[in-house]
Amino acid sequence: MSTDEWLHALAAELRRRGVEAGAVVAEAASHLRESGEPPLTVFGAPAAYADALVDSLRTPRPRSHGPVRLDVRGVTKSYGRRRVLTGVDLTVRAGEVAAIVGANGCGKSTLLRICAGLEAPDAGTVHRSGALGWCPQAGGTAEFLTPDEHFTLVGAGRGLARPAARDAGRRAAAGVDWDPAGAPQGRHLSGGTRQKLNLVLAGLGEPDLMLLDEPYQGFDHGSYLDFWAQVWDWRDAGRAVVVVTHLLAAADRVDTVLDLGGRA
Ligand SMILES: Nc1ncnc2c1ncn2[C@@H]1O[C@H](COP(=O)(O)OP(=O)(O)OP(=O)(O)O)[C@@H](O)[C@H]1O
Repeated sequence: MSTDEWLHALAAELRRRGVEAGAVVAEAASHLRESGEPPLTVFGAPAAYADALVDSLRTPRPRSHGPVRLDVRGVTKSYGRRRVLTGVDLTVRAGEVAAIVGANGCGKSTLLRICAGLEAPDAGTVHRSGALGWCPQAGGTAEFLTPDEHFTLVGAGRGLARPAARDAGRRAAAGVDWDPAGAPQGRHLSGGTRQKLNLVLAGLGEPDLMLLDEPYQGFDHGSYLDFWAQVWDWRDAGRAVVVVTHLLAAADRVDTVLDLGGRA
C-alpha cells in the first residue's frame, strides 16, 4: 500500500468514526515524510490506527490541582480588518500539558505570542505565573554563537553560572538525541538542529511555564518521539506546558486540547 493510499484510507476510516480527519491526516503525512518509513510499519493498518486514535480521544486524564500558570480569558485579536482570534479562553495548571491545534493560519502562533507577552491582545486578559520558557517556531537562535555560548548566555539570564548552564544545556540536548559539544555557530546548524537548540534554551533553568510553538519541526522521527517523552517528563515534574501542534495523535496524553478550528 503506497503512502497516499494509506493516508486516503485513514481519512476514510476517521470520517466513518465521526472524527474530523484533516489535522490528523496532515500530521500522519508529516511523520511519514520525516521518517521515510512505510506507513504500515509506522502506524499499522489504517482501521486499527483510526480505532486507537478514537479510543485515545475518549480517555480523560485526571486534572492536576497545581497552581494556575497560565490563564487566558476572552482573548481577541485582529490584524487590520482580519479577525484572527475571538474570545479565546485557556487555563493551564502546573503539571498539565495543553495542545493548541487547528488549520494553518487559524491563529495558533498569534495566541502563543500573546500568551508569552510578545504581542498584546485587542481584548481579553492573560495572566502568567512563574518563570517562562519560550520556544518560537523559527528563529530565536543567534547566527554567530555556538550552542555552548547560547547556553551560557540564556542560562545567565536565568541565574545559572557558566558551567551549570553548559552542563544543563548539554544534558537536555542529549534528551533529543543531540550532542552539542564542539558544535559550530548557529548559522552552520541544520534547521532541525537549530530547533533542538531552541527547545533546549526554552527549558534552561527549569521554567514553570513552557510555551512551545511546533518545536519539533525538522526533527527526525526518533527525535520527535524524544520530544514528547521530554514533554511528559516536564509535566510529571510539575511544569505547565503549552504546545502548538498539528499532532492530535498525542491528544490522549494532553490535559487540554484547544482547537482554534479552520483558517481565520
Ligand atoms: N504581524 C502580523 N501582521 C498581519 N497579519 C498577521 C501577523 N501575524 C500573523 N498574521 C496573520 O494572522 C493569521 C494567523 O497567523 P498565525 O501565524 O497565528 O497562524 P497559525 O495558526 O500559527 O499558522 P501555522 O499553522 O501556519 O503556523 C494568518 O493569516 C497570518 O497571516
